[in-house]
Amino acid sequence: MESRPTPCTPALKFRELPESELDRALDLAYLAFHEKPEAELRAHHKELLRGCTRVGAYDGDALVGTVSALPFTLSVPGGELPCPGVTFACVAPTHRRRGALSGMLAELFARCAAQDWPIAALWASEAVIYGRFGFGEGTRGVTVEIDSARPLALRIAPDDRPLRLLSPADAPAQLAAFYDRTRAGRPGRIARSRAWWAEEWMAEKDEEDASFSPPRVVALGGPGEPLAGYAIYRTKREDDAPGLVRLDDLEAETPAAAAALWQYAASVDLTAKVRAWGRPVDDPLLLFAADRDQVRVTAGFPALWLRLLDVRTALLRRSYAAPVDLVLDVHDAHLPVNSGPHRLSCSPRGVAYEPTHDPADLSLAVRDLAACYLGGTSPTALVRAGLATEHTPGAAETLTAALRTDHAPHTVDGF
Ligand SMILES: CC(=O)SCCNC(=O)CCNC(=O)[C@H](O)C(C)(C)COP(=O)(O)OP(=O)(O)OC[C@H]1O[C@@H](n2cnc3c(N)ncnc32)[C@H](O)[C@@H]1OP(=O)(O)O
Repeated sequence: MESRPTPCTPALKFRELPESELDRALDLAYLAFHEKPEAELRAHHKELLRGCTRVGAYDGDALVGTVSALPFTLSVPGGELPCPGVTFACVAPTHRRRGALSGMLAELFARCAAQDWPIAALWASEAVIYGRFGFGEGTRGVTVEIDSARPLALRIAPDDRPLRLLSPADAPAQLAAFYDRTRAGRPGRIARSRAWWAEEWMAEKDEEDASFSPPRVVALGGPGEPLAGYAIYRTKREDDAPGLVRLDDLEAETPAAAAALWQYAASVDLTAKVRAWGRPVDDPLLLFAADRDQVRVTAGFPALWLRLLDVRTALLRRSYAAPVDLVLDVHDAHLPVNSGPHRLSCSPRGVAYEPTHDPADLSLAVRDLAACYLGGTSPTALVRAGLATEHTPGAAETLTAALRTDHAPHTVDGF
């Protein structure tokens, strides 16, 4: 079960971090993350922070911690929700383990509640940190590597429409509508503003490894035709080693379109490997690749951590794959308003989630409900793992059927 809230050291105060302190906040973040960014990147981070909801931890006047939230929208089953993207969480090395992060998150959660934001999400620097605050693994990713020293063997015929390279400057305008359409079909995707496309996807220099080429964008479908898919990648070529294609994003409207784009990535001259980080766990490539020794999953990891800040609103604002009528007893140590037995019912008449005195059919922690929310984890698996308690036989199976999604939830936008 989730741990109890961490008591905060009384000496620390938590309040809004004003714009005038953005430079102090960045200095603190670079100290905590061991980074020394160039002026251009620092300016970009400052601009991002300017658009955030920000909380600081103060020891007297000294800023000793920050946490911020970007104003995102996340696709959820059947729709989308406003979803603050929690980022730049850091505490001065002199003030760690004194409840600074706990206090800042409590303040941030209160600010999210005031703005009627029902969920929040983050990427964790260390997986162990955020479960205690009620975050669960909302989406997962896998790293896929293709041995492209030989032609990619496929079990399906690739789409034979023409491929064309787009300039990074023009690409967002051409990709955005296509991305938005595919985003609606997969929970866990973040809406990309024009600025996000330009700065996070099309930046000339890779933020983490400057030895990569600028982004290359290849689209399937001739000029004037509707787009059938796209891939964004960067390459790296070292003197003695075979070159690498790092595939950052690939979206396609059909399996054949995806096959054409994977085949393209695996045939870039002077390269012998494709590495695609953060692919969906149910990427069709893993099925239509003819040789799974050639296409291998080399890592799997939690991607987006999700927090249900307002369980009721979150459950009312997603769709359900099957009828359900169950009493859920959710435990939430940090936001008690979410705790206690509630009846979740979904029928052709609509969805309801209301407090009840009826006995619970299923008990679980809010972090585990968050893991199930986008369809990535099933309540039956939670029961099998000893993380949820089934009081009524079959309750977990009923909830699993209701929360099921056609596609595994997936997030590739880091923040
Ligand atoms: C969303 C993001 O931005 S992810 C990036 C997170 N930031 C970083 O990794 C930068 C470097 N690290 C830091 O700045 C800090 O150590 C933080 C932000 C991770 C934690 O801040 P702190 O103020 O020390 O956390 P706080 O004192 O509130 O700890 C709350 C609980 O989490 C636990 N905890 C905090 N960090 C960690 C960790 N890295 N590993 C294990 N447990 C942790 C604490 O032990 C504590 O539990 P306890 O009271 O039961 O012992």
